[in-house]
Amino acid sequence: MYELSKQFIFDAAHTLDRKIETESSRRIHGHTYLAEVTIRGTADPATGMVMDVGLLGRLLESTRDALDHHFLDDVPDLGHATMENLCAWIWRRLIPACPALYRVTISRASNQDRCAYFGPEGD
Ligand SMILES: Nc1nc2c(c(=O)[nH]1)N=C([C@H](O)[C@H](O)COP(=O)(O)OP(=O)(O)OP(=O)(O)O)CN2
Ligand SMILES: [Zn+2]
Repeated sequence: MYELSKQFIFDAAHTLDRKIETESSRRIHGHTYLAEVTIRGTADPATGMVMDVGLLGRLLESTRDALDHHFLDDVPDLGHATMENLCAWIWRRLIPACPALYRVTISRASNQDRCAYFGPEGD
């Protein structure tokens, strides 16, 4: 069994309602996000690949374009612009074309935050 991952970086702005740092979180501010998408599977003996990582990269291009330099509060179907919802949103976009999807993570190097999502039925 293999895990095959591809990462992409995007910069985006958002606001957030929270109980601490309330005022600064409600102001529009931005983060640099690192997204990592991981698929899990066996390698096809004919190709030696779980999936062509270049194909995975192509699937990620439109997802990155939909987030990079966007105001996340306005991204359709995202909900509150949290790392959790970003993971789930990316999952929902990719799962139809990528049924072997195993994990989506979002992290922010600026403050070492990281969130991993294993799908609606993952553990
Ligand atoms: N469970 C979650 N908690 C928080 C999230 C989240 O996505 N999931 N997001 C935030 C905010 O994005 C907040 O802006 C991050 O702020 P904070 O953790 O206080 O870190 P910094 O303000 O220092 O972040 P910088 O990127 O360094 O500006 C809060 N909680
Ligand atoms: Zn923030």
